[in-house]
Amino acid sequence: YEYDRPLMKTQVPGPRSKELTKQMGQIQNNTAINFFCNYEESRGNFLVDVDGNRMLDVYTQIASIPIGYNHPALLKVVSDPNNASAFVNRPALGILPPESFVNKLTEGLLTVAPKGLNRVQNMACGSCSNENAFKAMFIWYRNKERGTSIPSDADLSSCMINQTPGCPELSILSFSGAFHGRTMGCLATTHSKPIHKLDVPSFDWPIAPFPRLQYPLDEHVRENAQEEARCLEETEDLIVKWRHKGMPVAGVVIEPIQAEGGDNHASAAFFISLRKIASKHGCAFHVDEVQTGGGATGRFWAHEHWGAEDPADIVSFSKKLLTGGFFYRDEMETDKPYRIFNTWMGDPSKNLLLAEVLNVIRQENLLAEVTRTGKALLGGLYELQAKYPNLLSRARGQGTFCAIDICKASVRDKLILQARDNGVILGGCGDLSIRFRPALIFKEHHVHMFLNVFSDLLAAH
Ligand SMILES: Cc1ncc(COP(=O)(O)O)c(CNc2csc(C(=O)O)c2)c1O
Repeated sequence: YEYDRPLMKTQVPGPRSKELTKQMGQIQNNTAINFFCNYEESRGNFLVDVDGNRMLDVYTQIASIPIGYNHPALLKVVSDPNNASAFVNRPALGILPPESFVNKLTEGLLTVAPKGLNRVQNMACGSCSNENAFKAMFIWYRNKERGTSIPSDADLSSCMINQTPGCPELSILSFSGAFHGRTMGCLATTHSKPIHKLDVPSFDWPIAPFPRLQYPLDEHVRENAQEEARCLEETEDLIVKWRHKGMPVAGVVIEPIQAEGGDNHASAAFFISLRKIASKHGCAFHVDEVQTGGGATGRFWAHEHWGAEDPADIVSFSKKLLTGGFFYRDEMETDKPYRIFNTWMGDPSKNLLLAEVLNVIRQENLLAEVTRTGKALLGGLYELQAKYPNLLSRARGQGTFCAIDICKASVRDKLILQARDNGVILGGCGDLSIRFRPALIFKEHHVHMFLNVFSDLLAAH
């Protein structure tokens, strides 16, 4: 049902996109808009814009389109009259859930529950999932510290004016290069670009170094292990230091692959050691799978590659799962209503679509496909890196969740725009990287479409 190749009619953005962007500028900030899209005509791996340009999409709405545009299975969900109510009557799920909701969660989200986590709370996006996961960790920590979930009178009166003990001096440990969202708590744990944080007050929470590894990983095992050991030692020192400062770390949050920060990888041993350090110091361990979750690394959850029996206390998700939320273990459950809460607490219509996405992933064995396609993509990147060593370096990836570094940010930015004018949509991350975030239906022939365009651009550079 998808197109067989890109088809370009104008430069991007074309005249219609430019006109619409100008109009949008009268309504809201339009400075991040790339171009306007024709979502009705977009299919599979191909995004069509309002000027009729048909492009191979290797970025998929910042890694949030799981099985391509207008997938027939999803269109069927929307057109099924039995689902109409879920699209029309949006419930306040925390107080008035629909009869079917228990089954929908059991048959949908809970079928992909991470190891050791058998509870799930839906939210709307990555940031609000992480915000509420942070709150769950703080509440858990204080109940443990207090020895009871019954607050004192001092707790109740002081929290109303943002003071201790009711508003405790606790912290979340995050990592340099992390991205966990743009709302206040998440922003305090996000350290990827200044523009994300500028002008917004923040917290004095500890920021640990994330390993800066050399690639290919299997050719730099010793030096990478030393770098990871250094980071683990500094992380544990920070946890101790913040306890002595009277701001104990209630939780550690980390991405399995730091995406916004530049597709920074670390070994399974690093994450397993980190999880042990967190447990040793009584900190919860929160794995943020908003960008890595949903199958792009070849496993449904990127943290599955660690092979850990007890990987996390909380795993947050959004993007490819079409709905936000977080999985958590029993003891992270809050003891009273309205503590982790908002009006909608998710959206049942998105759960319907997700259930169908999971069916397609299983029926079409897409995780194995992603692993196979990823090998072709990474192999092609290695070949280009060998051919253009002055332009390219640090090809890396897991599944199709790949990236490569370009010699200069200005050259990276120019290559992304040139690729788009040649029918391939790419995204950047970090200072120098191009990141690949195709849908799970991206096949080897799509890899070759990309490599043909990219190698021609490199040759002409
Ligand atoms: C690991 C991780 N955690 C949390 C978030 C926040 O999710 P949203 O709030 O954007 O849905 C994200 C969102 N990713 C993202 C990519 S570009 C971007 C932006 O706001 O510019 C955001 C993420 O990658």
